[in-house]
Amino acid sequence: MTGLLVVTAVPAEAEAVQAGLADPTVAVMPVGVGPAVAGAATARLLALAEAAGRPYRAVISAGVAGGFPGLVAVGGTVLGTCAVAADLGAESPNGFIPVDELGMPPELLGGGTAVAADPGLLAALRAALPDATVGPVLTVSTVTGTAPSTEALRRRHPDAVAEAMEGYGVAVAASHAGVPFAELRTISNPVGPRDRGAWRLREALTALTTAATALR
Ligand SMILES: O=C(O)c1cccc(C(=O)CC[C@H]2O[C@@H](n3cnc4c(=O)[nH]cnc43)[C@H](O)[C@@H]2O)c1
Repeated sequence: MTGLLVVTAVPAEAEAVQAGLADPTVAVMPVGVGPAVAGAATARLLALAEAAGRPYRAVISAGVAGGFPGLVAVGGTVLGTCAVAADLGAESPNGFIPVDELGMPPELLGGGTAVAADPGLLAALRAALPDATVGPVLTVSTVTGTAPSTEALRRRHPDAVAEAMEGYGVAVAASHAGVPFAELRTISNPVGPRDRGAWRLREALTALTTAATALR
C-alpha cells in the first residue's frame, strides 16, 4: 500500500503543499478546477494505484477556499467535516431544492449531497492542526459573488465554514473507491460580493504550506 494522496486544483496549490511536507510517501497531484474534473481525475489516480497493487490509504482534497466571514478569517485553516454539493439541485419559486429532496433513488446520488470525512482521518488532522476551524465545506460550481446568493447559501448551510470547488467531486471518487477522504483548505478570500482586491492568495498558499506539515 502507498501513502496518502493529496489532490489540489492547480499547480500553485500542489507546490505549496509539497513545500510543507515532511513525509516522502505523500503524493501531491494537481487535478483541475471544479467538482467534475477533480472527481474524474481523482477516480483515475485511485484506480491506477489500485490496479498497480499499490492503493492509496487515503485521499485529501486540499487548496485555497472562500471563508464565511465571522467563522474563519483570511489566512485561516479549515478542516471539512463533510463535503457538501451546495448547488446540485433545482431552483423553484420557493427557493433552492437540494437534489436529494427531488425524489430520485438514493443510489443514483452517489451517497447524497453531503459526503462525510473519514472520522479517523479527520481526528488525526484535528490533532495535528488544533487551530483549524472545523465544519462542513461547501462545493460549488459557481463561486458565490453577490450578497443575496451569500445570504441564501448561509441560510441553507448555517454551519458551513468555507466554500471551494472540488471537495465533493473528490469525496465521491474516494467513496466509490472505498478510500478514506478528508478536506483541508486555507482561506484566500471571504465568501461574499465579488472583490478581487480582497484576495490574499499568497497568504493562503503560505498557510497551506504550514498546514501541510500535518500530512503524514
Ligand atoms: O474571479 C473571481 O471572482 C473568483 C472568486 C473566487 C475564486 C476564483 C477562482 O478562480 C479560484 C477558484 C479556485 O480556488 C478555490 N476557491 C477559492 N476561493 C473560492 C471561493 O470563494 N469560492 C469557491 N472556490 C474558491 C476553488 O476551489 C477553485 O479551485 C475566482
